Amino acid sequence: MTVEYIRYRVPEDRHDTFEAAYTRAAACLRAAPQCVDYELARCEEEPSCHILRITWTSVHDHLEGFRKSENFALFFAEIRPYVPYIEEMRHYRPTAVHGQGGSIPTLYEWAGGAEALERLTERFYEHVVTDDLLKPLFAHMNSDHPRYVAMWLSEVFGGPSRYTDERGGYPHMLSKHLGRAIGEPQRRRWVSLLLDAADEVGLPGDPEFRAAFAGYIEWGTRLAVENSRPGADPIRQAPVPHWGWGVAPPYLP
Ligand code: HEM
Repeated sequence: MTVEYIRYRVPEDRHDTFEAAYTRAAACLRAAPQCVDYELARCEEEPSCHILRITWTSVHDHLEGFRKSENFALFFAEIRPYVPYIEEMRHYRPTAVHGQGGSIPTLYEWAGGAEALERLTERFYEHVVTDDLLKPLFAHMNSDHPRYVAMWLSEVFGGPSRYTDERGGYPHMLSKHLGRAIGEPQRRRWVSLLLDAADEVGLPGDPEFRAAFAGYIEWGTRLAVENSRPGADPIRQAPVPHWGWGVAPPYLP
């Protein structure tokens, strides 16, 4: 991935036509398989300055793919009059320094924090151990298991990294599923009991939270089935995944 920054200084009387040209040219970026995303921003302090940020799949894909494509010809036809106003046009490699600020609560905070997730897993495993399909799998479960799964969920949903720091992180979680041969009916039951438990312990019921929560559970359980297949050889080292709100951000009045 590479990020191209193009800095413009456009004369006052050409701003409207400049932004209109980019509004049309953007259709070519949306159509380009080499383009990840883009954004044109105008400077608050010095309104004659604009910065266009385009994330490309790679420098090579940009220069050898997009630049040689029909999309580029159409794109360039729109923005050609503004090329003399370019002050910088370069590719930048993203570093490890990136993230989200605190303006949007994490799923962990929205759910009610560690306590709420512990209530959830406690109730869930009370059902699991009496369930005809699931109880054989959990026959030798440690009494701390619900707490460990709550720690995992907390970390996934943006809470403290306790599962990584205290419990062996992703490799440990994975090792617990390897070779278990979890079947689709068991996965379905696991999902259904967890969603029931979410209602029973009063996790937030708003559509946005529940969509994100159920999305993770669906993803995670399908991975658990894959990884538990006899003979499966999944990647052993990976960070604990971080799950966010997805396309429906929290409703904040
Ligand atoms: C989103 C889906 C899932 C998550 C987040 C999850 C999470 C975990 C975690 C964190 C552990 C290890 C706990 C520890 O540190 O000891 C674990 C163990 C285990 N999981 Fe899952 N799991 C998921 C899906 C499933 C499914 C679908 C099944 C079976 C139907 C399953 C069966 C088991 C079993 C049998 C263990 C070992 C329990 C023991 O220690 O005896 N998991 N799971």
